[in-house]
Amino acid sequence: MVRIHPSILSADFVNLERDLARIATADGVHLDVMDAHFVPNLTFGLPMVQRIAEVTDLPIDVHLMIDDPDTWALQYAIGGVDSVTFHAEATRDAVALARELRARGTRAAIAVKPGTEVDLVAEHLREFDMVLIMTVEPGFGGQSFMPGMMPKLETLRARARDLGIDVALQVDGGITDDTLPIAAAAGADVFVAGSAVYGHADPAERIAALRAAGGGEAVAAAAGDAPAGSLER
Ligand SMILES: O=C(CO)[C@@H](O)[C@H](O)COP(=O)(O)O
Ligand SMILES: [Co+2]
Repeated sequence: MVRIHPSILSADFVNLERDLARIATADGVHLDVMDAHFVPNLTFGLPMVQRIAEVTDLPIDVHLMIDDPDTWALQYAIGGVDSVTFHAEATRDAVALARELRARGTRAAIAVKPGTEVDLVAEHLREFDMVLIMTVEPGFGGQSFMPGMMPKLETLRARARDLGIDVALQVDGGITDDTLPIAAAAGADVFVAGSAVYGHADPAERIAALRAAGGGEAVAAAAGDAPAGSLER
């Protein structure tokens, strides 16, 4: 299954409601929260996520690139937010945080930067609904895909198979028509795309093209399908 989650990092923040409407055929929307500490860039925080949740029916996938998610991540477990992703490198107790998020009805996801191994994540794979493998250094859109991250996906997909669990594997960074099939072959099933969607005149056409590149059928989470969420446990 190929799920496309456009990142609004490449959208027009002044016309965000319009740009959210343009991706209505996507499977979710990816919101990059950056604090200028964990990453060298600053975007937006909870008020913006709350407002977006009011105007879109798409499942929201919050990617927290912030220090101390143990303290802040639970704030994002609000209505309309399907999953909250925190970084392994910034978290004191990833298992405890994932359990707290799940207890609040939000899917829990852990992200790893390119330099971080996935051994610990693999060890505790049952605790997470999704693992985000960064295929660029987090902080900015429009960077080049790092194919060297594919073994991490293969490791986690094999581990999930061994455990008999269904964990979503997301990739984020440099996803295009050319790189999506590479990540899909390695085991990814949720694809974040910022510039590949919003860097073009017709985002809906780009979503369809990305799905086709992954060999996936159009599985658009039409408005009204949102409660099912974009990630299956
Ligand atoms: O988390 C991030 C960047 O840190 C992303 O979600 C970017 O928004 C992806 O942008 P593209 O590489 O697809 O342009
Ligand atoms: Co992201």
